[in-house]
Amino acid sequence: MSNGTRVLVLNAGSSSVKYQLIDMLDGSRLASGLVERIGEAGGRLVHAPRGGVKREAEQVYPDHGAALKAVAEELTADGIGLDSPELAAIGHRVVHGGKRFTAPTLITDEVLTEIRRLIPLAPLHNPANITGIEVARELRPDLPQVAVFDTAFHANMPEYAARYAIDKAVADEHQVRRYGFHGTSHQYVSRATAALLGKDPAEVNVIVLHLGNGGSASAVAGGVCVDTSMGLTPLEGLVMGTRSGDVDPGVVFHLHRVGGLSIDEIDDLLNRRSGLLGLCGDNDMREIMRRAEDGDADAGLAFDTYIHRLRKYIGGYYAVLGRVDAIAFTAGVGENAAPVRAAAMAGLEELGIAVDAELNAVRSGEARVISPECSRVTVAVVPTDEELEIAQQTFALVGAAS
Ligand SMILES: Nc1ncnc2c1ncn2[C@@H]1O[C@H](COP(=O)(O)OP(=O)(O)O)[C@@H](O)[C@H]1O
Ligand SMILES: CC(=O)OP(=O)(O)O
Ligand SMILES: [Mg+2]
Repeated sequence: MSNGTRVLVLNAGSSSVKYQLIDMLDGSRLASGLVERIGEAGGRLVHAPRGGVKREAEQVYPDHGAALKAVAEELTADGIGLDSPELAAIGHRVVHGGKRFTAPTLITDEVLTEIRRLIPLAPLHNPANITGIEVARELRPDLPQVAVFDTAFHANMPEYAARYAIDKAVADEHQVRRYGFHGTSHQYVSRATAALLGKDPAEVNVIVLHLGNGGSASAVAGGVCVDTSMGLTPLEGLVMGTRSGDVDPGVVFHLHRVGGLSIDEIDDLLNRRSGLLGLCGDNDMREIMRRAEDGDADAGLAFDTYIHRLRKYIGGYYAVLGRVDAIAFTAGVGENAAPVRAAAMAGLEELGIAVDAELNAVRSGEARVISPECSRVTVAVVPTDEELEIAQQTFALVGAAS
């Protein structure tokens, strides 16, 4: 066991790796960056060392192994390489933990096999997470590697929220239930929201709206998740960048039987060519708002559809919680798109929800309240920090094990 105080966090996506090296003594970032377009012609690495100049490299990174080796070289060049004795552990975001993994887990061969077995439940995410783990273990076989699962925070949802109303025996045989995702973010943001209110998480009920490229909502009662919008896979729920969110399962049968699409084609359609992209050809909310402002009908409808779905979940979770103390907007869209927040909260004064236009327009990286004093429910923008949460959970596990 090392005496190090640093944790390297890896968030490996299908074609990218995001990373942060965090000093757990004060939570400061020694370095952060990303490699994107892995396996494509124009790969790009951006590395930002603390207090130093950001470095960018454009080259081909044929696979995740090459990308992680390039990251390791950048860290070494800053004197904070993977061979550093100060490194205590590597923490990995793993999207699907299934029924078994409901807490941060020290990665062994057997754990890795189990994460591999879960690939069919998160085909866009788990394979990349596994590659990240394999390469990191190759680079530092002696170092503890910890998996922090997106599903973990949702593992204690009441059974009636986790169940689909389908034949119980079939569901159980195939592990078909609602797992939920983005849990690390929902956990971090619900706690940070309680802190913003000056309260203990156990005292507050919060609706967290994680609106990034993927998006999900959750209802958190006294620090415990009681419902969330994603399900068996990260496809259910909100309208997302490229994912449809909720559709009648009959759509799948219809497209297969009548439309002649194969199951793989429908999978691709709903996961990669739907959502905002499918509705208007763009998946970046900035571009959609700009187009809608210019009177583009498709972009306007995409925006309205996105907002309508979001409001249905807000209303639903209000009823689930009974009493709502705060609504927190987070992730790329939630933190930056004031018009999305305004539209999602419009006309809800009867529910004790209001947004102050001036406060909503403020741009800041800090957690902040955007509702007026008179609002019974506090509406807030609370930047997420999945990497810090992963680092803390990793460090806590490694510390506890030593
Ligand atoms: N200033 C902004 N205004 C509106 N949307 C923004 C802004 N900045 C980023 N976004 C949105 O945030 C999304 C990315 O969010 P992020 O949380 O980084 O996603 P992910 O982690 O899923 O890649 C982008 O698709 C973009 O639409
Ligand atoms: C689980 C999930 O949807 O993650 P992301 O938003 O990173 O795609
Ligand atoms: Mg994200």
